[in-house]
Amino acid sequence: MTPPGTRSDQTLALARQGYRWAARLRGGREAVPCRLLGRRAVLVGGPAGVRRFYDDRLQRHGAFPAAIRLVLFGPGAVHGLDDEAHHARKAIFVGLLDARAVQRLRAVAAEEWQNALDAWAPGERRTVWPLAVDVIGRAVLSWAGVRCSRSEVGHRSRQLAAVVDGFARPVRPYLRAVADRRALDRWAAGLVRDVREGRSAAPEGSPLVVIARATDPSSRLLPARVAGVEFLNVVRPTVASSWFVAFAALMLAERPDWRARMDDPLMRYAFAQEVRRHFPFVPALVARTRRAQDVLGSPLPAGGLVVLDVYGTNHDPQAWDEPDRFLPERFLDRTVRPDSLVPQGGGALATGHRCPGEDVVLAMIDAACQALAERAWTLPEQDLDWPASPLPTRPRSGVVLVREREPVEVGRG
Ligand code: HEM
Repeated sequence: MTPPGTRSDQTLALARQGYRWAARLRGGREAVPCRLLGRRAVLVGGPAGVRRFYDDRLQRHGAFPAAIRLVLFGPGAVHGLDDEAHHARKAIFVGLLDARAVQRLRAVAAEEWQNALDAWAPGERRTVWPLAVDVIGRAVLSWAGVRCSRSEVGHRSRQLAAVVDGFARPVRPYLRAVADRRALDRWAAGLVRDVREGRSAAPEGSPLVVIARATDPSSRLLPARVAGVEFLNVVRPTVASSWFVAFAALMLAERPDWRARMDDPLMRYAFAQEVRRHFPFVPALVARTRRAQDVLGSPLPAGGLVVLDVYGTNHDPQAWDEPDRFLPERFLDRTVRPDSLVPQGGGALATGHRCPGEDVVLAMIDAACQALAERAWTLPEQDLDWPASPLPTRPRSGVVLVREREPVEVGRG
């Protein structure tokens, strides 16, 4: 039997309700038929919905609206590829982001946090979100092989953040995102050409050099613009970890018991996982049916949309105890059910579209939490609300901290 759904198009409701839209429409069900972007769709969620979403009967080509896809991911990006072309491109990212590479990036980020926070004088204010954009931007660009002036690194980091900040926010943030995307695409294609023509100082083996020399399944170099887009698909989402870092700082302020545990790597791991689960970033993902098919009880024609409720799945009461409470201890035994924790997508890493940057994000939150928890600071009065729409959300103030005079006593809580 077809589950009850809605015939009205949901695009406006999604724009208005943001992170609340999918959970409201789903009402705890695995699948609900609806219309989205003028097409027939089925909204799925929870572990069964995740498994159905990452099914070979669906494809990504043509699924995401171009106005978002081109600004956020860039033209020709891995996100919109399928089958052999996708697997070959995906292998570049998976190869770049192994455990040693992530460890190196974490070490650079930790050093950047030390430098930034050592310059933080007693009584001074720092706003975590822009600080994280600057610190993580410096770290990832340097790790990735970009060699340019300090001011250019700062400028590029802000452009990368503006793309994430504005891709879904009409009107001015979106226009800025479009302009910054164009500038970044030109810049990144130039970096790729510099490597290919021997003008680059990027070290051998660095992500920039590896991507510049990457080939397609017929052993041809990727077009410079596409290689540039994929280079940005490493550095931009790393900078996007700053959104989670802002939420993490808020939780360090609200949970002194956890702030006192940040000298322990296991505690930082559990805390970072819970930040990714609890706080919203990606609301939903979308794929397209290759042919007519049944989606968990709802028929869809070829070209219909299957929409995964990402935020609602991370808060699914079937999968999580007290899903709306921030409880890092749920991750202390390190067990993660891959079809229940999907802040960066689910499914298979090498052959599916699962994000290859999960460990990078965990490492970026981890390094920030360690550095912030080592210093004494307070959280002054400010607007810490985070709206459900537009996307992506974060505490409105950016999380302002004031440095105290006394060093904080770091120890087990
Ligand atoms: C705040 C941080 C991040 C969030 C919220 C995020 C989220 C996501 C999501 C939801 C997907 C799509 C999964 C799907 O379509 O099934 C994805 C894909 C992807 N992410 Fe991330 N990600 C983040 C950080 C990173 C980092 C740090 C990297 C690389 C260093 C990265 C690289 C990618 C790539 C290349 C894809 C495309 C994978 C594919 O299509 O096969 N992401 N990410």
